[in-house]
This record gives sequence, C-alpha cells and structure tokens, in this order.
Amino acid sequence: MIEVKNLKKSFENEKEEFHAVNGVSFSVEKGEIFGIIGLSGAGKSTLVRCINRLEEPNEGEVLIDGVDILKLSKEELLKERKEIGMIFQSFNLFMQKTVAENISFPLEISKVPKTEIEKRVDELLEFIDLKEKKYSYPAELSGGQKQRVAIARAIATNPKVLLSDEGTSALDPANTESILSLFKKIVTQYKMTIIMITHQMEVAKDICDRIAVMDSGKIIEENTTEELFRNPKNKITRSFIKNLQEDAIEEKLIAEKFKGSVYRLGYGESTYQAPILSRCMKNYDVELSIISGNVNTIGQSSVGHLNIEITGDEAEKEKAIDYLKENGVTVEEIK
Ligand SMILES: Nc1ncnc2c1ncn2[C@@H]1O[C@H](COP(=O)(O)OP(=O)(O)OP(=O)(O)O)[C@@H](O)[C@H]1O
Repeated sequence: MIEVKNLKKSFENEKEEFHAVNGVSFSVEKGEIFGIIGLSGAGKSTLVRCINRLEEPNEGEVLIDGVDILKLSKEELLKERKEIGMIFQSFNLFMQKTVAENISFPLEISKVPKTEIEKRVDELLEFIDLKEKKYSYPAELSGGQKQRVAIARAIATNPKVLLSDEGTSALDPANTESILSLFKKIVTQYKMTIIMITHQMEVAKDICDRIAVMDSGKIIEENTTEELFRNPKNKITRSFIKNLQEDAIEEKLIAEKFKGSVYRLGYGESTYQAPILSRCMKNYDVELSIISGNVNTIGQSSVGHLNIEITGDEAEKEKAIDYLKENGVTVEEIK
C-alpha cells in the first residue's frame, strides 16, 4: 500500500516561493491503478517525482508498505528505489545500449548474478512481446516498442509500484491501447500498483480504478472512475469529462451526416507540418473533405487528429490510405 500524506514541494522563483505541490494526500491499495489527471502546470510531474525523490519534497510523508521514503538516507534510498519503477513520456532509454542491455541495467546495479539477469531479461522480453528485438537499439524501434522496453526496464527488479509520467502521451491511439493493456497485465500478473499521471481523460477512464484531479498543486477531487464520471463535483473535473463526451457526440454526428468513408487521421511532430493531404489528393483520384480536427502541444511536440471523409473509387481510396500510412499518419476507419 502507498500512502502520501500532506506532501509539499515549492520552488524559489525570482521573488517568491512557488508551491508546485501544496499539501497532497492520497493512498493507493496494492494492485490498484490510480490516475492523477490535471492540466499543464497543475503539479502532476512534480508530485510523482517526489514519490521516488527524483525531486526532494519540503514536507510530508510517502509510505510504501509502511516505509517512509522521505526519511531514508541516500544509501537506504538507493536500495528502496528498487521498489519504485518509473516510465516517462520520452521513454529515456539508453540509446547506445541494446534492448537487452537496457533491461539488464537495473539488475546489474542491484548486483543480480549474470545467469539470473539473462533469465529475467528473456522473461521480460516475452512479457512485453518483443523477443525478436533483443539485440536491436532503441533507434530501430517504434515509439510504442520503445515504451514497452522502458516498462520492462522499470519492472525488471519487480518493484512494488510503477510510476508513469505521461507514459502514453507521445503515442498514437493503437500504441496507447497496447501500453494500457500492458499496464493491466502488470497489475494482474505481477500484482504491482500503478500510479499514472496524464492530462487525457480518455486514457485514465479505461484503466484507472480511481482518479484524482489535480489543480494548482492540490487534489481538488478524488473518486472511483465510475463515480467521478457519474457525479463530477468540480468545474475542472466536469470540463475533462465534457471534452470526452463531445468527442463521442462528434463521432456519432459524423456517422449520421457523411455519405462517404470517414477516417480519423492521427499525426505527430514529424507529420503535422508536411503537406501530406494535398499530395495525397494530387497523386490519387480521391476527394478529401475535412470534417474536424485539432492539434495539441505535449511538451516539446505537437500531436493531433483530423476527421476526414474520403470519396472516390475503392482502389484509389485504398492507395490513398496506404500513402497516408506510409507517411507516418495513423488511419482509423470511423465509418
Ligand atoms: N525545477 C523547477 N523550478 C521552478 N519551477 C518549477 C520546477 N519544476 C516545476 N516547476 C513549476 O511547478 C509547476 C508544476 O509543474 P509540473 O511539471 O509538476 O506540472 P504538470 O502538471 O506535470 O504539468 P505538465 O503536464 O505541463 O508537465 C509549474 O508551474 C512549473 O513551472
């Protein structure tokens, strides 16, 4: 069980003290997936980094099965960190190491015997379904595959808790889905506890047992996912849920209104500035109508989606879709 009590972390800005985490308390049971959702700047990353002391809190307690992480000496903390795995939005893999070497790293630090390391690495590769990439380098992997390796590395020492700091935010919907399934597998197979922070309600809603909403360094609402959706009390919570419902309404309207095939295109940093759609229309005998779309800035990168209707001959449509996919756009058929 993890208990966070009255956690505080402030930063000295030019003139005054800024309270990034301002008296946060919550507890998470073993085997639970606990989501912390909030807008940019709410203090989510700082909070989660205080849990494993990547950031030193000013005040409070972080108890993992009764052990207060904040009271540990540097040496004791190094040992206890084995109990806390963490993954990041940007994967943070060692680029000069192979997949197997990345996963071995925490085991080597923990002085696990070589033969045991080899066995554990193979077991983890099987678990994340990436056996064939054992000797590949991170640069040779897709974003989703990189995050699976980062997860294997984070859980290699069989920690009690896995912290995810926007672990799916850089991924397209299909890869997000596969990472969320992996989270579920970690909880059922290894009985770990997961604390995940996200700014996306659609990510939290399908997987979290309970969700806490954070704003200005405080938890402003906390409930089981079902209850939070049924009866959101705070304005910010309601706006997270409303956006989600608007997406669902939009998709229903699209299905009713448009005669042709409708697709949802997902694009990221490498694709959103390129004139892929206009080239697609030039190269193939199809018409593309934009229905709706958006761009979100996540950290340094921009990701977004476009809903489009494609009309034209079936064979041409297929070629156009292949062209989009070849150019790094994810294509999901809505109707
Ligand atoms: N090292 C630091 N020094 C000064 N201020 C900081 C530091 N780290 C974070 N902050 C501030 O604390 C606040 C909370 O930041 P934090 O990264 O925890 O928010 P967040 O909810 O994770 O947002 P995002 O999703 O954009 O990362 C922000 O206003 C940020 O500018």
